[in-house]
Amino acid sequence: MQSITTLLHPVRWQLMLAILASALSAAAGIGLIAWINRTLESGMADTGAALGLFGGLVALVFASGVCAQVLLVRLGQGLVYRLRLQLVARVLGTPLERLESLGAPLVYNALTRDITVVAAAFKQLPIAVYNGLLLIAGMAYLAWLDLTLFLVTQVVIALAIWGDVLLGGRVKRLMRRVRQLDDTLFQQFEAAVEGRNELGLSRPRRRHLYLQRLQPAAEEAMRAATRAEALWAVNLNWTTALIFLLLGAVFFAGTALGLVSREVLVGYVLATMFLRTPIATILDAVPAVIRGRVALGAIDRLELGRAEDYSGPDSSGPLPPFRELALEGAGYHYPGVGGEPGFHLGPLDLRIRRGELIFLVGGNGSGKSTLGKLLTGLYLPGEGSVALNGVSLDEFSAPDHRGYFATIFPDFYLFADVLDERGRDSDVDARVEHYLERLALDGKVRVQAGRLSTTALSQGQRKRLALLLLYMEDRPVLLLDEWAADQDPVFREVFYRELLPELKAAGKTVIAITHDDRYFHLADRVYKLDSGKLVSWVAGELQTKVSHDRVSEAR
Ligand SMILES: Nc1ncnc2c1ncn2[C@@H]1O[C@H](COP(=O)(O)OP(=O)(O)OP(=O)(O)O)[C@@H](O)[C@H]1O
Repeated sequence: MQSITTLLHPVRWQLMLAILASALSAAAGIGLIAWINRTLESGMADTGAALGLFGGLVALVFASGVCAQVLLVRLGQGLVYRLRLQLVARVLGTPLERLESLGAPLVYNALTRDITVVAAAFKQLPIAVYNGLLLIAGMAYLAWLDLTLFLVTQVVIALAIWGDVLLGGRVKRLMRRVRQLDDTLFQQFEAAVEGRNELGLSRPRRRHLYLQRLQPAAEEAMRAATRAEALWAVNLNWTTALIFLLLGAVFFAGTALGLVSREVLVGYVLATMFLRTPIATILDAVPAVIRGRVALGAIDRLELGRAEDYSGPDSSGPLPPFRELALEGAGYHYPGVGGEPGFHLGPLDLRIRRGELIFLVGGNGSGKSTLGKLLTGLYLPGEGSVALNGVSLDEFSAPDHRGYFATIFPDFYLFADVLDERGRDSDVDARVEHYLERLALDGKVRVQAGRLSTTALSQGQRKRLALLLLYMEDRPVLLLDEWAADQDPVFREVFYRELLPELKAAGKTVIAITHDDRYFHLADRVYKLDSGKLVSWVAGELQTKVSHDRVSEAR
């Protein structure tokens, strides 16, 4: 994540203007106090002029204060807005591997809680700038009143800062712990929502989630947060006590010892009382700023990708027609967890040409989906090469490579918006209606202005809608990962015997990951995976299967 200074760089001139207005307001406020003090001492010679000066200063305090605050609030909110969009853009630009290893709860935590915390810290910025300037102006006035007393004040300030630093470090450590526990809590929140069916049926599981997983983390977070806030409250009161000690010392030096004149004494007391508010306000803002820095650090540790710029037109022009996808010694490795070696796919050699219907088969966990992600460029090869039309897949060629594919993985997300990537003046709604009918979803789902009326359907129907979106994307290579697994036998037949041949006839290359051995013979080629290796092109097995099916059909 960018540091705060980098974030502030584009708005530095507005910030300067806001600081200038704050300085003016602070100077006018201190000027008012100085004027009251002077008038108390030397009386009012010309009441009209005095009232004019007083009214003018009040008007200046008001106008410059409002101006500074409005400018700073706009600045703060603008920063939050940019930060928010930038973070989402960075999530969108993060490689799939990274997002998978982070897991959804950590990303949600950053997108929701961390952003809010950083926003809250930024909202302190105007307050801190305004009160900081007020404090500087007040200090200047105190120095002007009496240099010796001012030096004593500096000693008191040094003591206060010592307290801040000492406690601030501990508060930060505690807040870091609260932030870590937040990730644990978000994981449990995900379990509470996503596991609703299992939890709904099982009180022991609900109890376990609540008592063993949620409560301990929530309790520790509460303890750490309370400790942090309490420590800071001690600090706030320590500062207040120091201010009163300072006032007492000045008062004693002025009245009992006669070391300070009455004018200086009154001025000092007035100015110090006046400065109590900005001091307290700044100190109040510190925990929010610490939390903001902890949140920025947590966002940093996610190691998200770079944000893509979406403001301009989509520059990627039409891609050359798909000819061939070739794997040579290609492999991919998942890092191991807890000393276990991770799963290794490859090395694999295979070639897929335009218009082919390819089936990828193999047992559970044999690496079919991983191969699907490698073929489509969602994963980059860790060894060997994956080349599309002769262009090797790497982080630079990946966007174009991915542009050839449309996929439905088992954990697909169903978008309600239909994107017609043809970009022609085709009538999106009419095309959607056509496919809805083809997929036997007419009467169930409607489309209006490119948006589906509902996505709340059965799993099999949702998969058909995902297929509709894939048709609309009109990409040359389609990867369907166990698409038919949720379909009824009738529609499964339609899929293998009608939809796949239609796609092939339309010049599409289709890679289907499947366990439906009844239909293996319909593919141009079948590749079988076992423990991450291509074990055979299952021609022999196919022949046996086809003859077996024919015998069954004949009976
Ligand atoms: N995100 C991941 N992080 C780490 N390891 C993973 C991840 N996804 C899969 N694996 C590992 O890779 C192996 C292959 O998984 P993959 O999903 O490719 O299998 P598959 O052949 O598609 O299985 P299935 O038929 O059950 O869908 C798994 O055994 C698992 O150990």
